[in-house]
Amino acid sequence: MASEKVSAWVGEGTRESCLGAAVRVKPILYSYFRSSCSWRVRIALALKGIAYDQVPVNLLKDGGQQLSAEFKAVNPMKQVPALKIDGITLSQSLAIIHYLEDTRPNPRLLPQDPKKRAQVRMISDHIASGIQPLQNLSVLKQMGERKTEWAQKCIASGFQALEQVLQQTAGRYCVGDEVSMADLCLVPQVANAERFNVDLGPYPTITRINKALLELEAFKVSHPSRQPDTPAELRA
Ligand SMILES: O=C(O)/C=C\C(=O)CC(=O)CC(=O)O
Repeated sequence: MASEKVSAWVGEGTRESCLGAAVRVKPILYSYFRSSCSWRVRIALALKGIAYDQVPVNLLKDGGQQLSAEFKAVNPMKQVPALKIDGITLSQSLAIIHYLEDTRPNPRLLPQDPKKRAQVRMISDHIASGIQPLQNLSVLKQMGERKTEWAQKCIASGFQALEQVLQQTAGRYCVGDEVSMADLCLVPQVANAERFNVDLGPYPTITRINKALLELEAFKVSHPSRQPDTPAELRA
C-alpha cells in the first residue's frame, strides 16, 4: 500500500461538497493484480465503463497485507476484492458484480431469458465456489510441497465438468453470444490454470472461449499484466 493511498482506506463512497450536497465519488477497488477474483470485478467495471481508483493489497508482502488490521477494517473477510461504492463497502466478487448489474445495468452481464440467466449463474458458481476457493492462496499454503499438484487436480476436475456444460450452453461465449458474468469468471480461472501448468488440451471449448474473450478491450485493460501493482517483470 503506497502511503499516498492511505486516505483511500478510510474514505467513504460519498463526500460533502462545500455546499453540503452529497457528491458521488469514484469507487475504490481494493485489488491484487494476480487475484482471479479481483480480475472478475475489474472486467465488470471496465465493461460497464465505471471509472474507479485502485488500492493495491499485496497478498504476499508483509505476511499478507489482507491480514492487516488496517485492511480488516475495510473487509473483515480479509480477502480481495473489496469495493467501496455508493457509500457502502462490498466484498465477494459475485456479490459486487450483482450490485453493479442492479445499479448500472448497461451493458447487461446477465441475460434476460431465465434459462440462460440460470446457466450463467450455474457456471459462475461452479468456478467461484467449486474451483477457485480450492486453489486459493490460503489453501495452497496448507498444501506445502503438494501445492502445484493439488491446484492442478482441483482445476482439472472442475474444467472437465465445465467443458461438458459449455458444450451445451456456449455460443461465441460461455452462454450464447453475449458476454456474461460467467465469462468474467472463466478468463481469470483459465489464467490460474495456465499458471499452474494445467494441460488445457482436453478443454477445447474453454480454450476457444477464453481466446475470444481475451480479444475484448475490457479483458485486456483489466489483465493482471497491466495493473498498477503488477511487478515490472510481469508487465505486458
Ligand atoms: O501472487 C500470489 O501467488 C498470491 C495470490 C494469488 O495469486 C491470488 C490467489 O490467491 C489465487 C486466485 O486468485 O485464485
